[in-house]
Amino acid sequence: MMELGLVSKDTTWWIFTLPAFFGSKSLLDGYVLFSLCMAFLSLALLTWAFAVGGIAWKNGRNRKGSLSIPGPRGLPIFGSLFTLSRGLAHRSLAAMAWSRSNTQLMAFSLGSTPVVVASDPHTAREILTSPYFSDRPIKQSAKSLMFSRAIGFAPNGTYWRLLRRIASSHLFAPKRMIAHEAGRQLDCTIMLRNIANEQKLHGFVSLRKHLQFAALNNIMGSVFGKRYDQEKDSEELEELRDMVREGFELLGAFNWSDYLPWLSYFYDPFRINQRCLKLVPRVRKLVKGIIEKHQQLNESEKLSDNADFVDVLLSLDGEEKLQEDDMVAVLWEMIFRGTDTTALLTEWVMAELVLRPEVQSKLQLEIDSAVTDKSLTDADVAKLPYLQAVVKETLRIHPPGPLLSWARLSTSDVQLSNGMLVPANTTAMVNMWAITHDPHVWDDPLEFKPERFLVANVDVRGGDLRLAPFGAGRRVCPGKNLGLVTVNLWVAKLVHHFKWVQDMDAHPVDLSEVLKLSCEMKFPLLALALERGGALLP
Ligand code: HEM
Repeated sequence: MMELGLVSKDTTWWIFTLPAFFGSKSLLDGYVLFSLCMAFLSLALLTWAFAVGGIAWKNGRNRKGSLSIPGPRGLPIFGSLFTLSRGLAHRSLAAMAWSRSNTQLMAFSLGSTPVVVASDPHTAREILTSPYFSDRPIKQSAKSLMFSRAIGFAPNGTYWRLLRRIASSHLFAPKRMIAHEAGRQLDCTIMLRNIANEQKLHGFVSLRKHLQFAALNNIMGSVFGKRYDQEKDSEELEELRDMVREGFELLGAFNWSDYLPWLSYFYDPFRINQRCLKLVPRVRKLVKGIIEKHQQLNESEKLSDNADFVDVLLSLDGEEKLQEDDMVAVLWEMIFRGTDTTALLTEWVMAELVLRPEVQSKLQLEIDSAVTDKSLTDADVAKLPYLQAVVKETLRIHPPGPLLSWARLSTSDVQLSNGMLVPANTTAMVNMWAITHDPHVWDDPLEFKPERFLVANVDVRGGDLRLAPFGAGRRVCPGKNLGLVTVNLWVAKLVHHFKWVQDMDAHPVDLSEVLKLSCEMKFPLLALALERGGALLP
């Protein structure tokens, strides 16, 4: 497998050479050591002072094209690590790019890692669709959690192309998405009942836990063909939730050693390595157990359209056949990607609707007139333009991955049309949040106005870089259709069955963000869910 440059460099040599200096009798130890340190420090300062973009851009790395890539120096050694390691990185980067007019491309350093960030649609397209940006830099935690064998982090090559082919022609094939609709409906029905019960019991609803449970069950159903009952399966469910939570924390944690490899020898505040080592056997045991059960049950059966992902992977033959450990990685990744994104996007939509009763009423009117006596289906939902517009406007204001979640890595020098050249081995980010909030790209970017999408038909699936919350190009999100179909159906049903009202005194809606693996509401949405007369619960 190809090694990615970020953490693999040999940085151990100095550990072995330093003791030689300390032990030396022939040198005037203290003086020589002090001079060496001073020389090293001066060199570092000089390199930093002349490197636009910071220390990782030394030796004119940013000046290889006819136009050089501008950017902040940050601090010596650390570059811009302190700015990005806390708070809302997408907002800090947008402020930096806007204040310096560096929206096309800005260079900066994360420790010894050279990074560029694009904050305009044109450069973003060039980066995301370039074949030389089809790799990803891999974090230590992702590597330890086996994700380098899953779709999201596998390096661009035969194996990754095979996984993408399996994803598009088997896992996310349109016939399979249609066949899994019954499961989406079932999870939603259970969610609506639980919401109604909570409203009766407490007088208000905390929506997040319902969405998270529905999303987890929905993805477990599609991937493993297994759905949980909150009461009967509470123990197993808690174990699964705990593993997912731990995985999210490990993948989402900002690990300084990813950018300063030498730090890993003495600084690991999150105990990332130890925790990964503990989690992997638990994941393997769970997933392998499920694979074995499928093997016992399905040996002679023909694969049906509503087969789950395990059945699909087990049915593959010839060059498509995956090793068992690779299957574990692919299946586990689906759980990670598929659960939080759909739940948190639905929560953002509902928060905007609670804050805007007029938008909610307009949506209810659209749904009521399209559906009379039957339950809403995916096909009905696809014909509701205002609903699509509301979801798109939420994706614009609150993209779940404001920096598109995972960065890209250049595999050779890439010449951009504006004259800038991004050297090989550079990490590239796209600040989708900056693009969707840029007044040069969107009129009134801070206003929540779904109507803008009724006049302009914007493709959010990667075709229009003014709004590409699922990325674009070869590594575009393979689950985008599943994500959109799920969120659209759930929002339609939540709004059809309940009137959502803000509890101004006790639980005012707060749209503050927190950036973890994805960007979610800092304070979970609490609102009144009043059952609507015409729409009886299923
Ligand atoms: C609202 C829902 C979702 C959003 C906003 C979203 C967003 C994204 C983004 C921004 C990327 C990176 C794309 C790029 O680099 O160009 C991505 C990659 C990916 N997503 Fe999604 N996603 C969603 C739902 C899902 C679902 C439901 C699944 C699967 C069950 C999924 C599986 C993946 C995988 C496997 C990748 C890695 C693709 C690769 O590197 O080749 N996503 N997603």
